[in-house]
Amino acid sequence: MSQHKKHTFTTVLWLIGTTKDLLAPLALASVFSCLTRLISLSIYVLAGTGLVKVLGLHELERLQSLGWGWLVGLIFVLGLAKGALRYLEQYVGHRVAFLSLARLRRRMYAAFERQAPFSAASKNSGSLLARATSDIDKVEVFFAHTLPPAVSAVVVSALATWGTWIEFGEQPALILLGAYLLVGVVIPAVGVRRLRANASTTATVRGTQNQLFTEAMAGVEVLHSFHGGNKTLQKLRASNLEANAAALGTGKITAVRATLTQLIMWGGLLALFIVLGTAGQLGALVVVACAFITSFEAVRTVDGFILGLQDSLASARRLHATDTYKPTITDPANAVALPESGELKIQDLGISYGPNSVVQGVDLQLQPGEMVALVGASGSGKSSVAAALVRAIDYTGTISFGDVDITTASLDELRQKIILVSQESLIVRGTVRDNLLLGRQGITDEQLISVLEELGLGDWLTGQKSGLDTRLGDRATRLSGGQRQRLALARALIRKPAVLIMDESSSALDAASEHLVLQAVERRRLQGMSVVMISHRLATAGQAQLTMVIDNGVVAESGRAAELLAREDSLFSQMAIREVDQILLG
Ligand SMILES: Nc1ncnc2c1ncn2[C@@H]1O[C@H](COP(=O)(O)OP(=O)(O)OP(=O)(O)O)[C@@H](O)[C@H]1O
Repeated sequence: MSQHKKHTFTTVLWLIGTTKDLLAPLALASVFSCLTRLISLSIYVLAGTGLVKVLGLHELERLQSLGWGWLVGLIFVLGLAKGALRYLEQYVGHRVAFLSLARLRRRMYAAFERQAPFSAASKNSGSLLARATSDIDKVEVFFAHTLPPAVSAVVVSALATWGTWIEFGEQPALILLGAYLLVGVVIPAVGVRRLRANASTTATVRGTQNQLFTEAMAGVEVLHSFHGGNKTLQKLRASNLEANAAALGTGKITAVRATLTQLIMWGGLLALFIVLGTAGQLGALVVVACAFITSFEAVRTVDGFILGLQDSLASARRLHATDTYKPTITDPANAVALPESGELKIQDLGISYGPNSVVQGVDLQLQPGEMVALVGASGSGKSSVAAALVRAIDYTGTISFGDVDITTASLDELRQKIILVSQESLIVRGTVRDNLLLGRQGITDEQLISVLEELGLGDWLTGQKSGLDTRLGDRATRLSGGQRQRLALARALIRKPAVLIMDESSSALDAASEHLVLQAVERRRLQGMSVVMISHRLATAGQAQLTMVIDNGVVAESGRAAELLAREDSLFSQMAIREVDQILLG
């Protein structure tokens, strides 16, 4: 089996596996589809028989013996049955499709969550979006339009061939069989590789376009200011050209297939005419032609759904890859509980991104109620240390909290006890309350309002008509950078973490607001919360019991800020002098 076929086979097995319990209704939908097609076939054959009667073509004694009453009655009953079955087929088929889609969406969300935050963020966000939305919708084709038509194509063509053989002999039956094989097997293979390649190009282009749109929407101001809009348009045009080329290629192959299909149908009818017509069996010709035309329609759909299937499988392959992606940061099999409070200890911490080692040999011991300030040049590795503390990235060495290695605790519990607030503040679509709680229960509105007031957002909240019910996340209520940062901090503080890591999380605040924030943090520190503070403003180190200067991924100096300042040659002193110079020299 070729690699591609193996891959497709695994993808199909995975799709079926994810929706195993839907297979029974899917089989039912196939039965309904078969019956509908068979009833169509019977109606056409009966109508053909009627025509034979009218024309007085007497060679079909068995069919001729059917009286007019029976003929019309049967057609009427079969017509009603066909309507009912078609309804059931559509109902069951679409129910299966939508249930399976809902399930896939949940599964994809869980897969993204497993990979979040860092691996997902580093992936192509647009293609993630495509996977989460259009790819899942495309897979509907697999469930709703694949199995039932495929099964009915086989059953209907087999029965039509068999019936023709029994009733009218071998030659017309072989003509039917030949036409079915050509249209159901040979035609779908025409240009299949090209179609597969086009489907995969289209899926990739869709991902790129989603990414471009997401970036453009998220950063529309930046794009405007830097005239980046034109560049985005150029990229969109380029991806459109690629998509158009793929669509054109698919269109050409589809046209060739449609032409060949028509030729096969008319060729089949001509062959029947030659075989039956020239032998004077005009009655047989009418009935077989009716049977052929209806059953041909059932088999012809194979070509159509194979086209959709290529697209659907290309999407399913991407979903499968996301679902089976093994995150490196996982929950331990038997999670150890973390204590309510304890010492945060880092030993010989090392962090690498691929081959680049960015942090080496960092040690730290932080008692409950202590604050450490991590300072250092941009790119020195501070945020990487912060990310390791919540296991957002892989690291070497040991990090423990209250003597429990954090890799032995559940990720959920770890991220409840040690909370990282970074510079980027996520605001989700929803109310202020939703944004603070993010699903957390057992926190009252009074507690939320009190934290917001502590952080200097009280006036802002009072100014909002709906208070905590004010909706955020769209353009209706735009928050300033500083307001967003304080909301993100409030989200952390209401959770009462044992360790709070602030990674430039007050960088957008003015001095007065930052002072309020630091006071709120200080109050909690005095109650036992440990704080890891990362800030470019050296003044924040004044509050810390320990200041660590990180230089090129290693701890270059550590001690109290005042001690480091007292040493003129210390890196900290030099950084402080630069900061003061900037103020004095402007
Ligand atoms: N996801 C990533 N993939 C690859 N390299 C990364 C990644 N994140 C950070 N780095 C690199 O690791 C190094 C340390 O980055 P880090 O963000 O930890 O520094 P920092 O001291 O926090 O910088 P800043 O003060 O500018 O926030 C940098 O060279 C950066 O380019």
